[in-house]
Amino acid sequence: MAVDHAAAEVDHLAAERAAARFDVEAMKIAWAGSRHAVDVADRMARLVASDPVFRKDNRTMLSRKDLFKDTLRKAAHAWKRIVELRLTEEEASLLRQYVDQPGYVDLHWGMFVPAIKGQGTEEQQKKWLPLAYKFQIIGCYAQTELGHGSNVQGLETTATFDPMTDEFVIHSPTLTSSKWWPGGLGKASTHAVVYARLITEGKDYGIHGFIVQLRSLEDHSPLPGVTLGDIGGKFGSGAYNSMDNGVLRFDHVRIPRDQMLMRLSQVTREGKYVQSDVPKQLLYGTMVYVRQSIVADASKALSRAVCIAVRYSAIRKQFGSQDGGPETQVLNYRTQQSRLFPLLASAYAFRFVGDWLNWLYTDVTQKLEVKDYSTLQEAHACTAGLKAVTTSATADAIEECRKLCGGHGYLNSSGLPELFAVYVPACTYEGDNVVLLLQVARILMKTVSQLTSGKQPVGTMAYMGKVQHLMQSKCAVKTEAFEARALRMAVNCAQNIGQASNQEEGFYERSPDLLEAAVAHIQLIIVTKFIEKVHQDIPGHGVKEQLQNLCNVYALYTLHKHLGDFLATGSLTPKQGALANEQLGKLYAQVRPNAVALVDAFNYTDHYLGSVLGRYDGNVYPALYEEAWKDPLNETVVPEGYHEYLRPLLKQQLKLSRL
Ligand SMILES: CC/C=C\C/C=C\C/C=C\C/C=C\C/C=C\C/C=C/C(=O)SCCNC(=O)CCNC(=O)[C@H](O)C(C)(C)COP(=O)(O)OP(=O)(O)OC[C@H]1O[C@@H](n2cnc3c(N)ncnc32)[C@H](O)[C@@H]1OP(=O)(O)O
Ligand SMILES: Cc1cc2nc3c(=O)[nH]c(=O)nc-3n(C[C@H](O)[C@H](O)[C@H](O)COP(=O)(O)OP(=O)(O)OC[C@H]3O[C@@H](n4cnc5c(N)ncnc54)[C@H](O)[C@@H]3O)c2cc1C
Repeated sequence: MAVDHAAAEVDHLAAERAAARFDVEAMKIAWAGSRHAVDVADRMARLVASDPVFRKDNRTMLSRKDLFKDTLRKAAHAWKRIVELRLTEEEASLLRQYVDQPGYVDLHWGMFVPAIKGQGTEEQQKKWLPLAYKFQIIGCYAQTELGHGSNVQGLETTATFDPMTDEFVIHSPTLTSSKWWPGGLGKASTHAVVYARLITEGKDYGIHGFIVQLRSLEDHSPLPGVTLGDIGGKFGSGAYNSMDNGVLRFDHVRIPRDQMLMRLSQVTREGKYVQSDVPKQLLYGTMVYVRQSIVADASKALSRAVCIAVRYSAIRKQFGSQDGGPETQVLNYRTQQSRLFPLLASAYAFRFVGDWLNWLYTDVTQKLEVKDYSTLQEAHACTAGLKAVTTSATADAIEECRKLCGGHGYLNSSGLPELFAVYVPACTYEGDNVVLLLQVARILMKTVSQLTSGKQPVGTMAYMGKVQHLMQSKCAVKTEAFEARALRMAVNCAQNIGQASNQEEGFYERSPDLLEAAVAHIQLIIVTKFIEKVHQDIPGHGVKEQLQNLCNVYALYTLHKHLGDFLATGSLTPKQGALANEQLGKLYAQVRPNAVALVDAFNYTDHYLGSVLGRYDGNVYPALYEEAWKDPLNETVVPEGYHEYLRPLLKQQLKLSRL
């Protein structure tokens, strides 16, 4: 008798959900942060999912031009809905997230507006922000150039003050000074915050931000002296190709003096340069803001991939039956669990550390308002380091989820190839991850060097103050092992650098070790913030227990993966390392019955997941089968090109065989 496998698969997810040992609704609240956050996200996700304009299942089949036009259409429609429904800022931002298609609006709201808010004077904010808020202008963030991205101080574009006309002259002196990469620049933006070297009274004062109009507000044509366009197709089908990353050159373009962003420094009518009494690093403030939001974004991307892989692993069966009985769900294989459950735990870990980072960012911003700059370094180290560690781990994890879904994971309809292609540049944009980790390492070295002078480290570096204890102790407690590992790696680096002929040379020579020390420090922060979270009062049947399990999985998996560091620094003994691995296996067994419910708690709609493998109803096989027929290649039974290339070939072979 034929078995209806499709019906059986659907039942599987229902059975998984019934077996869960905790209250999923309460876990949704723990994940989202509050009942309100669950409700508003749910409302916005459903609003998007139910609107045919926001359809995205055909995205990978569109040409670049059609995809870009589709992005413009979606952005305009989203804005229309935001205005019609009078959505709040929170609702509007969620709506954009669920539209889930990179486009100029991301940079307009994500970087152009924050740059003006952070670096513009009150007067400048009054003038420009209302225009941006109503989309009367569209802005982007034009910093990176063809020749320099990481080294911001190496940018070449010039902004030379002309006291005769009270204007700045913006110019691209070389090919390598062409702005290159800014999202939204290629085709959509009318304005940009342009970063350029400020030159006045014959002196170069380094990089500053300027608001520059690029295109006519009448017909969108480039203004005189402005050359601009798109930089070309990018990795993956669909994916980030919806974004018009652009190229821009200036030929002596004049802007009024008051379009220099003047909160941090000013140029007077006479051309005198005046530095405000604020640290010049605030110029990098927009990047700090975006880096913290990228950390929150990491947990979203990772949880989407994990949701797809967990649900599909509960549906997919291979082997395990000798006599025609049911085969084993691949989720039951220990290897599948040991690859997948650490990623599930990481999604939760990144979510909570992202929340904490958002708190830190808000706190630092409030302090800056009252001219307290004491936490600026902490904000830089945490945003740079967490951005680097979470994006690298997430990109790797999405690819691992694709492999965990076997062959079907390679299909566009699984959603995973596009998710990876959209996500992977996060390891590069807003600061290459290696460059950012080296920033963390510099701060670690500075902190170690200050220990001898008795200066007590604060914030996330405070553990380094326990240097006497941590350098000697045998670590029984989990966090202590993480602290000892991070501190000992940093101290080793500092000692090695100290032996070099000069500090810079030593830093350069030891940079691979410094990277690892920075990663150890950041992993300590992630583990610590997860532990702090599970120590909070978390309501809901079984919710705290599940989070405790996931926290242990994250910590022990990280420990297992980096066991070499823990052993080499003497922070753990080989026996402790082996015990940790034993413990990990037991934890996976506890996660197993709860896995499907733990991904349900992300509360993603099928539209947002965009995956036939991750469907909530588990009806994977009919959906996969149906999806295949939608491919444009299946529009005709006999393919285009048959008469030109296949038929002559086949006829020729037929003739030859008759000879
Ligand atoms: C589909 C979208 C998906 C996800 C996005 C989700 C949410 C985001 C929301 C909106 C955004 C929308 C879309 C995002 C997608 C793409 C956008 C991408 C945009 C970009 O990429 S913009 C360009 C980014 N560029 C960089 O990040 C460049 C990296 N380089 C640098 O930051 C600096 O050059 C570097 C490496 C820090 C070096 O700086 P510098 O040359 O000045 O020298 P030092 O190293 O000596 O530093 C001097 C001193 O300053 C301190 N410091 C450095 N940086 C900072 C900082 N940011 N804040 C505070 N302090 C800083 C440093 O520690 C030194 O201190 P010291 O003197 O030692 O005390
Ligand atoms: C999708 C996407 C969107 C972007 N959007 C924008 C945007 O909107 N606006 C904008 O201004 N920019 C944007 N960028 C540019 C982005 O910020 C830069 O690409 C990024 O900062 C990295 O700089 P780079 O390209 O110069 O890399 P490079 O610095 O050239 O990196 C090349 C290699 O050199 C290594 N390296 C560099 N310096 C060091 C060092 N000191 N020590 C050790 N190794 C080093 C790196 O690790 C890397 O392996 C975007 C980029 C991408 C990919």
